[in-house]
Amino acid sequence: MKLKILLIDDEISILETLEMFFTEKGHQVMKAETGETGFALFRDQLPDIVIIDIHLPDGNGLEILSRIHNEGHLAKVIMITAYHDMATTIEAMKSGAFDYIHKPLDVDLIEDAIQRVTSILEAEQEEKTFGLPQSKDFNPNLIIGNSDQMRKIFKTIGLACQKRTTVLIQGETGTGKEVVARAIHRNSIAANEPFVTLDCSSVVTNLIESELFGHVEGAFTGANRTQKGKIELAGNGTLFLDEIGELAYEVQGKLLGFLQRHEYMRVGGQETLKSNCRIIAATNRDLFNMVNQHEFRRDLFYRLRVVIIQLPPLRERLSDIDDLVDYFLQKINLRLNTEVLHFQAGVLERLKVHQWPGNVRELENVLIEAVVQTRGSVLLLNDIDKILRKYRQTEESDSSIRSLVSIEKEHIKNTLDALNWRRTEAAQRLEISLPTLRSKIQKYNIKPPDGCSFH
Ligand SMILES: Nc1ncnc2c1ncn2[C@@H]1O[C@H](COP(=O)(O)OP(=O)(O)OP(=O)(O)O)[C@@H](O)[C@H]1O
Repeated sequence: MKLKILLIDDEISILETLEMFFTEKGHQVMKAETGETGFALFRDQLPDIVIIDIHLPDGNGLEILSRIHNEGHLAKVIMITAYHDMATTIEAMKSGAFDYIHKPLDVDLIEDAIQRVTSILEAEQEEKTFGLPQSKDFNPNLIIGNSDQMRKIFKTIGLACQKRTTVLIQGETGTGKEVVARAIHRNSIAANEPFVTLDCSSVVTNLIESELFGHVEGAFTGANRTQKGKIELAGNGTLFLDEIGELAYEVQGKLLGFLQRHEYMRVGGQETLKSNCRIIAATNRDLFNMVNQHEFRRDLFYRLRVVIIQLPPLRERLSDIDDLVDYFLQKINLRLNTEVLHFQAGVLERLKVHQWPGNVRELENVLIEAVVQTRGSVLLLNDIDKILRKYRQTEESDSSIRSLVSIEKEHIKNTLDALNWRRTEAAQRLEISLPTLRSKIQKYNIKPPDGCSFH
């Protein structure tokens, strides 16, 4: 693609080197040695790219940058400078510079920047626009999806909204469990009542009961005053229990008691309180499997799953990616005050071959990063590729990191197997007490090898 490039710099050697470089590549080059002559040339010629030195004999290049922007022409401006100070770089990028390159000029960096501009201009000419609706039409509460799986889920949500039954939402991380829970609440008769969330994995075991039911003054060390629990705060609304699979076994029984009678007591309290809140629980673990492993109470599981919503991973509904990209770009443009309205050919195809272990949340994050990086109005394939590569590398290194719990479980099992399940000897070798070993065997559900029974 042949570009019109305007160079504004008072260093003649730079002007000549860049002119030669660009002319060889077939671009049309104009030169100016001062800000004023450069700006006049800009108005006259409307170039695609303007390269400006920050320090000009008649003023600051940043001023020319802002005057060019005020003209409303979408030229891409690349600032160059001999000064490596952070403040000017930030100022230039904030003022809308497309790129900022230091002297002595590295031809590869210039080439890279020009390549980016070319990709953007080509994509803009292809007119692959989204036809984004006006921002005022954007609805942040939508659940996006047009696949068969999502359509079925919309129906279930519709049914769940009409009754105040307990709902269990299952799905991998980032599949939209909280989005669904909020949608059920918003469309129910309790829409104007509170929606309260409690992440069961973020609270230590001995505090979770107090988080749920509240506590009275003096109930435990540090309980200086009576405090309401989430059940009480939810009132007649909804309590969303995220990561319910992490709820301590003892507290599971108390939650079941509440679900059966809608009554509870604060920790350390004597008074029986009532709450009419509806429970929506979510988990990314296989609760049924946990029940079989005695890690989750069977009675609570059945009580929770009156309505069950299984959210599919994004890799199983790749056809939804088009709508999700469209939706997220509107959301991101509003939030970041950007105007990314186009994408380069091949971007959607690339997004549809990624495995998305972080599901919809990962897609949103990839798009935010791509929007920030593009600095134009087009999502570039090259940027998407780089970001996806980075995500894949992180995922690979993540999967090689194991939790202490899994290492402990494996080590206890190996020791027991090696000693033919002689527990007393195993406890001695592991340097723990026999009761501790027993409780760990039970906690991790460690079993002798198939076909063996040791007592
Ligand atoms: N179908 C969807 N439509 C629009 N946005 C979605 C959809 N699914 C997920 N999101 C967005 O993806 C992000 C993650 O969603 P959410 O927090 O509901 O996932 P989650 O399954 O609860 O995750 P976790 O298990 O990690 O808590 C949020 O920013 C949410 O707005």
